[in-house]
Amino acid sequence: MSSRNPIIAVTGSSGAGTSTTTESFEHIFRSLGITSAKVEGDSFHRYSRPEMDLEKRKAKEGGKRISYFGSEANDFDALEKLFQDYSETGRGKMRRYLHTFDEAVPYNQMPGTFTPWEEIGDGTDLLFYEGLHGGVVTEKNDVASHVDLLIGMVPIVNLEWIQKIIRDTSHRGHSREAVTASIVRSMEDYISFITPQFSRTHINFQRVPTVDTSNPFSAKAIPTLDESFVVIRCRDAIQVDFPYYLNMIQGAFMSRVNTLVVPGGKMGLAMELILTPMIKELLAKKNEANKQIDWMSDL
Ligand SMILES: Nc1ncnc2c1ncn2[C@@H]1O[C@H](COP(=O)(O)OP(=O)(O)OP(=O)(O)O)[C@@H](O)[C@H]1O
Ligand SMILES: O=C(CO)[C@H](O)[C@H](O)COP(=O)(O)O
Repeated sequence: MSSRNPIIAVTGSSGAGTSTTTESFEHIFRSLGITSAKVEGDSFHRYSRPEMDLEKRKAKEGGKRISYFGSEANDFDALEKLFQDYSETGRGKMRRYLHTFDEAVPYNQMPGTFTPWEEIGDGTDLLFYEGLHGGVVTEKNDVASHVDLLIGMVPIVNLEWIQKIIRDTSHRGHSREAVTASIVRSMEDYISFITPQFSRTHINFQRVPTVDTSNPFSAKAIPTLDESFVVIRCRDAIQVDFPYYLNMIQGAFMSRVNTLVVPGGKMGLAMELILTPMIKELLAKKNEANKQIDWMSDL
């Protein structure tokens, strides 16, 4: 963690909606005049798509499983180094994993490949990470410890699977069978690496549908925001003005002392109301820390 170069991470499983909710953050950043260094979690996969296919086959032959959720298929050293470097210097290295032709064509590359590593950070106010492992902790790596504001994006699991299946089949060129197989293959890593992160977050946003999602593997469409509620759990230690949110968000109610529930359509508004003061506070601390450095260098 660093006052001078803060890091915000939105962490969630594949299909949880971390990319989608990035729009709300971008809106907050624009309104506060913040320039961010944006990092996508998939950039820290260890293998390109063809390499991962090979690794999956090798693992299967050895009676093992490898998935995008675990430490074998992701470079947690590089992710932790980026967070550490950024918090110390305001700079770091990142690249992109290109999922689709639309993403790959501007780079003259194929889907399932990485762009070259590049330096990021110059002139930015904060680093914004969205992806799988913003709050990961393993025996070797502690990514969570570098994050100043950690947000969990966690639809209930049936909805998460529906979102993943529909997104991966309609935009990423995978078959329904292949996506289902990847959900099955990833389950152990999901429990070991993904879910523990949500106990380290400052806030979790959990979308809960109000329509039947009993069989996610046959779902034809993603339940809309109006067909869902969002359960927002804030860690006890953080300062949150619940009475203000209840007043501002029509249809909101408290389900526990630290848990606000809002209609799905109000998710963007709730994110802005809750997160804007927190992001302002990060910036105020950053300005204060910079002033102190300037003051010391004038001595
Ligand atoms: N709140 C939401 N309401 C409706 N649809 C949503 C919502 N959030 C996400 N989706 C849909 O779910 C799918 C997955 O979302 P998204 O691509 O944001 O997930 P992700 O967490 O970034 O996944 P990955 O890490 O695999 O890229 C998309 O099709 C998106 O449109
Ligand atoms: O979303 C994912 C993990 O978060 C994907 O499963 C992973 O990035 C591989 O992508 P692709 O199937 O496009 O090669």
